Amino acid sequence: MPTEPLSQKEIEDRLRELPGWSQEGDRIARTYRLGTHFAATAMVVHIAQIQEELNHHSDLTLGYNTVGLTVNTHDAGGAITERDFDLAARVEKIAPSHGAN
Ligand SMILES: C[C@H](O)[C@H](O)[C@H]1CNC2=NC(N)=NC(=O)C2=N1
Repeated sequence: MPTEPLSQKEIEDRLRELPGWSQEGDRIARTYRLGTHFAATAMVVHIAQIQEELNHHSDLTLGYNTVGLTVNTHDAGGAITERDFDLAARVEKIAPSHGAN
């Protein structure tokens, strides 16, 4: 998977395809809201499995009933790359099964 930094236009184009995701400084970010603390915790575990599979890891924040992710690509010096959007897309796919929005 390429780790070339994306241009600002490429970032904005990709964010348009990922409702709920935004750019926060040099990272992309999303906060999901879930029904219960346990549901949020279960989603964190599922995200961790995906991150290990992709070998690409976000900073995860578990709240009372929220899961926050922020991510960029360390191997690209902290730039935003395709790998970050691949992870975002994978998490978006599982979110409905967790009742996350
Ligand atoms: C050695 C290991 O494969 C690398 O450090 C992986 C691990 N997880 C990672 N996560 C993120 N966000 N960026 C990386 O460049 C990265 N690289």
